[in-house]
Amino acid sequence: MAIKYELIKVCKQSGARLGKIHTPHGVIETPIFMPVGTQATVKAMTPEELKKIEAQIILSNTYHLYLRPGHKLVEKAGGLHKFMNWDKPILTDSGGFQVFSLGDLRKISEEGVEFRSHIDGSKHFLSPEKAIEIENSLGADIIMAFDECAPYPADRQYVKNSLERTTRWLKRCIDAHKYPERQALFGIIQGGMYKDLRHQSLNEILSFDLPGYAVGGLSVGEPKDLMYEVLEYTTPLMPKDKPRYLMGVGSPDCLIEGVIRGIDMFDCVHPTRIGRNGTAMTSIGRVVIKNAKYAEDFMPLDPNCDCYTCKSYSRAYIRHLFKAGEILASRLVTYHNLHFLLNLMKEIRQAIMEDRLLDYRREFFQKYGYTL
Ligand SMILES: O=c1[nH]cnc2cc3nc(NCc4cccs4)[nH]c3cc12
Repeated sequence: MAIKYELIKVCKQSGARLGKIHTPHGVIETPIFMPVGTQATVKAMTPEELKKIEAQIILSNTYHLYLRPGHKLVEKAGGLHKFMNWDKPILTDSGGFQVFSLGDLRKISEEGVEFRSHIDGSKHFLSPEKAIEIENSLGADIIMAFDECAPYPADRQYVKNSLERTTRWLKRCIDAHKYPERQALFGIIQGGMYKDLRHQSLNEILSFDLPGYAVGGLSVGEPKDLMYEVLEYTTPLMPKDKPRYLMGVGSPDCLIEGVIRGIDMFDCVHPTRIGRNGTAMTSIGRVVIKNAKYAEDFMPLDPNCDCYTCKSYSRAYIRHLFKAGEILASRLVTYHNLHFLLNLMKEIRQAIMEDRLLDYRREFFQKYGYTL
């Protein structure tokens, strides 16, 4: 088996689980947050810095790496781990979601998706077979199936047709996958916000015996409560002995609420993206560092944080770096934001171990300023 999921403990207070995913590049303790490294780098971070903050697995995007530098080049380099000097686990998505949201979409057919590159406008075609060929070349430990994520809102018939196509595409991904023994292919459950369609997609996707499954079609603009509701009638029907991955979710409240509803893996561009434009996620809520009120504030970004950024620099200094357009500005706030989320996941794992996750949620929300 490419990966082995070990269920360590189920929380008494909720659907939360503690687990370990054994992969060819090491063990992942779940629940886990995966920093996003779209173009074979977690922007502004070195692999050493990622290890310092105990990142266990990172995500890279197939769409971007196929367009530039090309999956054949990465394969020649010895695969993505070698190319980017990251020897821990990697997960790649299939590129489908990016094509729908980034590339200039030409048309969708049963065969696949024709699109124009967002880089140079050149014409390309992505299909289940092509996506798996690329992911096989990149060599990630976990690879995602080529699916169609329905937009939100979308009418029932559209969502039904889309989930049924996703199921047909999954079969084609499985047949095209060259290395199932060393790259774990995850299926993706769709079905929009419709309970019966979610259950139809569950039955169809789970009919394929795969090492893990993702809940797709969420975090696409729907209200958070609707996302939580969909999880409540989806995750309990997913296998207990396999990892569950909620795609594209990463704000602190959604991470905690997702774990409580039985999710093991998360990814989101949020902490790195907002970090680059000067928004820090701190234990007392968000700090928008370019704000004038921090000009002479010699406190750390987050007084309760023990990360390198918070131990070494003041808000005034980091604000100066942003105002001066210094590259170090992005690096310091990215470093802190990733540490913040990875530390949050560590505290969540500890709370599950001690059967006090709901208490942890209440304490965190009070400090962070969320309403329960
Ligand atoms: O169903 C999905 N299938 C494959 N990839 C995804 C990625 C996803 N990312 C988000 N949300 C985060 C976003 C990132 C950019 C725009 S929304 N939702 C997502 C859903 C899917």
